[in-house]
Amino acid sequence: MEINTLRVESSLWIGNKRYRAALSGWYFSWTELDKKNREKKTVSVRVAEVIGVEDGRVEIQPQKKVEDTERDFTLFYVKRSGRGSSQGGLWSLGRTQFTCPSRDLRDQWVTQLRTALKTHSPSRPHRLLVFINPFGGKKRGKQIYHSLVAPLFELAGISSHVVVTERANQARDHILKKDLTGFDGVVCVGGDGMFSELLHGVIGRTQQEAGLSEHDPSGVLKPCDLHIGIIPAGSTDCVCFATVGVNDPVTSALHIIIGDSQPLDVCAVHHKSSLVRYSVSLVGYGFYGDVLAESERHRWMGPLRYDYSGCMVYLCNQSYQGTVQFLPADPGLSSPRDKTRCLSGCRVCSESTEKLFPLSDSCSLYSDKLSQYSNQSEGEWMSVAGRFKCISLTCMSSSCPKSPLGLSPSAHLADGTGDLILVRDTNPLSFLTYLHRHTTSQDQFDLPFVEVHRVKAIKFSLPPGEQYDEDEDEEKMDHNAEVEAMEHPDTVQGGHDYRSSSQQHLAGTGKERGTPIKSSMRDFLCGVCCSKPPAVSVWNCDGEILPHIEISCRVHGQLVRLFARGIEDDGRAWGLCEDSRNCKGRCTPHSR
Ligand SMILES: CCCCCCCCCCCCC/C=C/[C@@H](O)[C@H](COP(=O)(O)O)NC(=O)CCCCC
Ligand SMILES: Nc1ncnc2c1ncn2[C@@H]1O[C@H](COP(=O)(O)OP(=O)(O)O)[C@@H](O)[C@H]1O
Ligand SMILES: [Ca+2]
Repeated sequence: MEINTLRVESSLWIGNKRYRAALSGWYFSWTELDKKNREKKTVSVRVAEVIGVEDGRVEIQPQKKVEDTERDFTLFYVKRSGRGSSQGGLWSLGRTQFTCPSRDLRDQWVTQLRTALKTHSPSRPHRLLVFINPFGGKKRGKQIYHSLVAPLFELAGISSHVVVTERANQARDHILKKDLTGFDGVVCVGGDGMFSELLHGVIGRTQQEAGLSEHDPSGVLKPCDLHIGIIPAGSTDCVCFATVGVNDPVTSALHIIIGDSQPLDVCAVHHKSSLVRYSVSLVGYGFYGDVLAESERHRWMGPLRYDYSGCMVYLCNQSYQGTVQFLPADPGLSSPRDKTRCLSGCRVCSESTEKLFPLSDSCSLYSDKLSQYSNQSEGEWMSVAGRFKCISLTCMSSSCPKSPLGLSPSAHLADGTGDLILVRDTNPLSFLTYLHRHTTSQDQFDLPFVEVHRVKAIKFSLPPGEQYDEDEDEEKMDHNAEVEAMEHPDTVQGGHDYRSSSQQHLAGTGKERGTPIKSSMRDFLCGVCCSKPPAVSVWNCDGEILPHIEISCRVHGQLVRLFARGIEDDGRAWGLCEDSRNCKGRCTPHSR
């Protein structure tokens, strides 16, 4: 073996072929020493993407098998397996077994590779707190974790403490109250609702420790250090899909292992002077609120509940009055219609980091942000009033398997802004065109009844004269809840309370909302057959029904960090097929 400070090199065998292997700088690579390999084809693996180096011949799937042959070592690494297919962004575990000329040389390679790993990958997690929701999505959370994820964590030397949740909000409460010393991150195995629990726990804990109140709508929040990982096992998996590019448990586990770090904007939703919830993907009124409200009653359908409820709500053809005020973001930086995509290493997000945290280093980060907020004037609020099919605010693209480019394809993960999408009342066919465009790469904003604004904050109010007495409504809904419980005892299944966690959170406070405002199919269909459709919808906040209608929202730039890196650009970021001339941009990555 030739070793100098810059390069380690020797001959090695893979099977019966001889290779020249070299560890140099950030890469470990091997080239076949064969006359036929004239192009000198080399396989290169980034040291930062090495998952583990093991003595002997090792397999971990389907079961762990170790053959401790003394001249062999096995390298495990990230392999981009979705390249050139519809699954760009998909990672799998690459494995190559090397044979060295001697045991001594094998030991030297293993030592050198492990040392390089420590040097080039210093921010990997060592200890993780994992929460599994056994009832999320298709109820496969436990199986997904134990068969696909745990073996990878073990291989990478990560120790994990696993909690299988027994109730909604258990993960949030654990993070808020228990000792988290020694954990480098928290991980959820579940859907967007489960992610939301971790989000609330991590933000709440950070503010508690900093002595900050979360209730001041214009207050500054401290960015959170504890990273969040998502192993997708839910129904929509939007946060995972929009930050990784796919909803695949192995891909997400690999991002966690290598310690990827993706900052994320968070929207704080307030009612008067109290925090209601945080959101990263969707704060939606009208269509998306109604779909969620209806879907909660059909949880037994699993992920299909959204398709069923989507159809029912579409057929009801509702629209709602209201006034939306918004604080526009700086138009010079980016626009929701600029046809760019926020990809891994995004320039707009990096420039925003400098703006959000000038002179950023970990010590000055928060105090700089404080001074930035107090020095800047807010800008001018704008107002739009009318009747809307839906009002959506999203801090990210909100792409998901149903909509591969998302609610707002050019939104950024970490630019400190959100996109406000206003869809005015229109005829059912035009609204269907709008919805359908979410499943293709056609521009859903290029429609006369749709407008989109990049914003820092919004406020929603009901029309003057039609002010809604929320307290009175709460009483009505409590009554509905009782009726609902009698009509549909199946909403609470097998001893597990499937009410949305915000409803459960309010349990015992006298503010429970057992059912959404429109509590039955009878009410839903009244929009079609009755003359008096319901006056108000509900807000869908990342899959939770909010207990208020008049709310204000403010985007907190880069408030949390995920074990992710954004979507890697493999030339398919717009979901266009190689055959774009014939497909006319209609196909989506998932339909090919
Ligand atoms: C004619 C075809 C119409 C297709 C329309 C597709 C539009 C899809 C946009 C989806 C945006 C998703 C934003 C994310 C929301 C999630 O937080 C939330 C909770 O997810 P989970 O915890 O996994 O259950 N999901 C939803 O609110 C579902 C919205 C589905 C709307 C059809
Ligand atoms: N053990 C449990 N029993 C009932 N609800 C739970 C449990 N653990 C978590 N939850 C709640 O279930 C809701 C949905 O979970 P999630 O994992 O997002 O699945 P899905 O994507 O199918 O909605 C979340 O809001 C979460 O608070
Ligand atoms: Ca954003």
